[in-house]
Amino acid sequence: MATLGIDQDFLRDYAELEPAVQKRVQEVFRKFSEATHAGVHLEKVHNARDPRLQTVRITQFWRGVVLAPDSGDSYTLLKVLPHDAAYSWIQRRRVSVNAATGRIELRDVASIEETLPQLERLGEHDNRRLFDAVNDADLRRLGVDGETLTFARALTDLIQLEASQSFLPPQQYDALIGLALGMSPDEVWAQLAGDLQEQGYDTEDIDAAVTRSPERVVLVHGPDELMAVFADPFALWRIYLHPAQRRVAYGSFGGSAKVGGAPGTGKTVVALHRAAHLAEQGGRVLLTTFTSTLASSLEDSLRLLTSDPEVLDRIDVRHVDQIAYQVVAGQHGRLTILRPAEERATWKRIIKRLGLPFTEGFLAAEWRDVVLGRGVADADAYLAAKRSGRGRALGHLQKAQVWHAVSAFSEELTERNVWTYESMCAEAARLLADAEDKPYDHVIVDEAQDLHPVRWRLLRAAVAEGRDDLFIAGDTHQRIYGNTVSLRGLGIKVAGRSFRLTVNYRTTAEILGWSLNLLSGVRVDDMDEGLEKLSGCRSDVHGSPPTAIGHPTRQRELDQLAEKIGAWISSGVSPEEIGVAARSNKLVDEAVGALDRAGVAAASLARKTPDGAVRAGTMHRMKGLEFRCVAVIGVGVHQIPATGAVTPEEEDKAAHTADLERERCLLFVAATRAREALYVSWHGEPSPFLRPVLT
Ligand SMILES: Nc1ncnc2c1ncn2[C@@H]1O[C@H](COP(=O)(O)OP(=O)(O)OP(=O)(O)O)[C@@H](O)[C@H]1O
Repeated sequence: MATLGIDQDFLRDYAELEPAVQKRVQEVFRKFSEATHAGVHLEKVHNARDPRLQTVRITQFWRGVVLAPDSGDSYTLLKVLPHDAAYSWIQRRRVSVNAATGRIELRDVASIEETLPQLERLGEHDNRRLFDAVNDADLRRLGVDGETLTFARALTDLIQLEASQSFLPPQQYDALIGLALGMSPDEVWAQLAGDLQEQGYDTEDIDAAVTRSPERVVLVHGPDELMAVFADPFALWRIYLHPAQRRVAYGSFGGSAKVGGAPGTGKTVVALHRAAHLAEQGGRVLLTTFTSTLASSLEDSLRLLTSDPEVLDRIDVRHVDQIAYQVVAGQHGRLTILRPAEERATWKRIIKRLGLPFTEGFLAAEWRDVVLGRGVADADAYLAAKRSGRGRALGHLQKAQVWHAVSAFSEELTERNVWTYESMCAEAARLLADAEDKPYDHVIVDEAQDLHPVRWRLLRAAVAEGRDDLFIAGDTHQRIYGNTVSLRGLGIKVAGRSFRLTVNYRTTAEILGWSLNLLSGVRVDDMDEGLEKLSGCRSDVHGSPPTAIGHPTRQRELDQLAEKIGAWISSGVSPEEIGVAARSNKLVDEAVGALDRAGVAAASLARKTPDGAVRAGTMHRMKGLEFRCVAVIGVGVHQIPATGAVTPEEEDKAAHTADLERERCLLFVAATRAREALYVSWHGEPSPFLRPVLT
């Protein structure tokens, strides 16, 4: 049976071609996909290191590079290159099968041979080597073969290894860079998502290796599938998942599972693939997240991933409060939600009426985080409830006072027939927990780090406990709403089913490194009573380092922002690919005004954003989004951390520390939205959070 594989490099090359050449590519390879390639002429290349690498004519100028089988009928399209480049590309390379993972890999043998003597010369006066701490057996276990091992043993530092990435076999490079970044061999193995075969892989069987390599090669069956691959060639994430992503997206788990990882490592991509995969198998899937903006971006991406109406029909993409509303309204009729100002006024009235020594903020948080958060139902339960995370200790009498206020508040909600979002979610959780028929077979949660415990209870109750019930994607380093939870405390067990992604696909290594520095010394939980790690996190794309610059006045800062954005646009970046992040709505509006005055169309993300306008938004609103270029402005000592958002230390020490951490994470979230360029500015003194990157 003939197969046609398309390597991700081929699709990348294809995306960059002129439409007329793309059309020719389609015509030529249509024949392959129709298995009528007897009429397609493959040409062998003189001096090829690997005779299986051959060319096919697309136009007079362009050639396709094809991996042709020694025998049989499986072809893999590897590259589209100008004629001469195609020939020299082939003359330098060899195909092999990775002994540990059984996957296909390509290496630039000529560059390896040219570089090795140089490395050996450079290392002559240096006794240390990059991999002194790793033995050969571990390297071989991770798939490093003889040629790469000799090369690796000559390396003295990380920079040499990074510089060799383009010519080393990719999975072997992945293993080496993981070790060089401090991961243990077992952690690296988990990242390679390898599948050790007792009897080992047949390293001569290229066809089998191709079918084992979905992260590189998509196999198409017929012209329709071929056209579907060509349909959106820039959205590579639809087709090629890193092995670590694929294992999580398509795995079947005995219960709930979780995927973590730094910004841009593809957690959302994994959540989308998983939703489509479970729906294809017939399950009713809830794909949910924290806000309506994020839910609608998930919906858009899902439609890029699949157009099958039956699959789409089985996936409900909604944010958590929407589900809560539907469940509670189904029982109680239309709901009125209390606005934050009304909620504060209600607490204020109660404090006054009862003459209590608490602020409305304190009581609101106590109600939300302890009473609703821990599902406390009566005074005795409240007296016994753990208040971890709430800094101010309360004596018995004070607790009785708090309970008095809380009871008055919830009675008032009932009397007025109004709800807060949290009380609505708590009620939805109660109703769903009682329901015998659960609305979903699978619940997938993105940006999970920000969900409040009442929302977790709701999601836990929306699906029966069992295989593949809950799937959680999130990064606690990006937690910006201060909802620290213990999943096991909420009845969600992910032990042994927790995964971490480390390859960043969004940001350049320079922006990623700079942003990770912002978090130096910060220790963050993993939502499951352990600590989250960032080790091994990397980006393979390089660019300019971020610019961080102070200005004498706010006006000057805004003028410079306009100038910077003007320069980005002049260099060919379209305005909607530029994001401006600020801590406050006020500064967002000022930035939009300053850009408008400078003749740069800009719009706030809080409103409908027209095409052709730069997107400006608060750092909170930036969550989950990405732009080619990002300006983070107003990063001054008086703006970040925002004074109003930090509990005074004397009022509540634990809350103070947690608030500061959240503000730092907010800056981290804003900075990591940038794909290619990051510009950070302030006026006056810089924020203390910038200290690690300014020294
Ligand atoms: N396998 C892949 N191939 C190509 N691009 C990918 C792949 N995985 C992810 N990406 C791209 O990387 C970017 C980041 O992916 P995604 O938003 O899923 O990351 P994330 O981990 O959810 O990020 P964040 O935590 O910052 O929200 C997106 O542009 C996505 O399309």
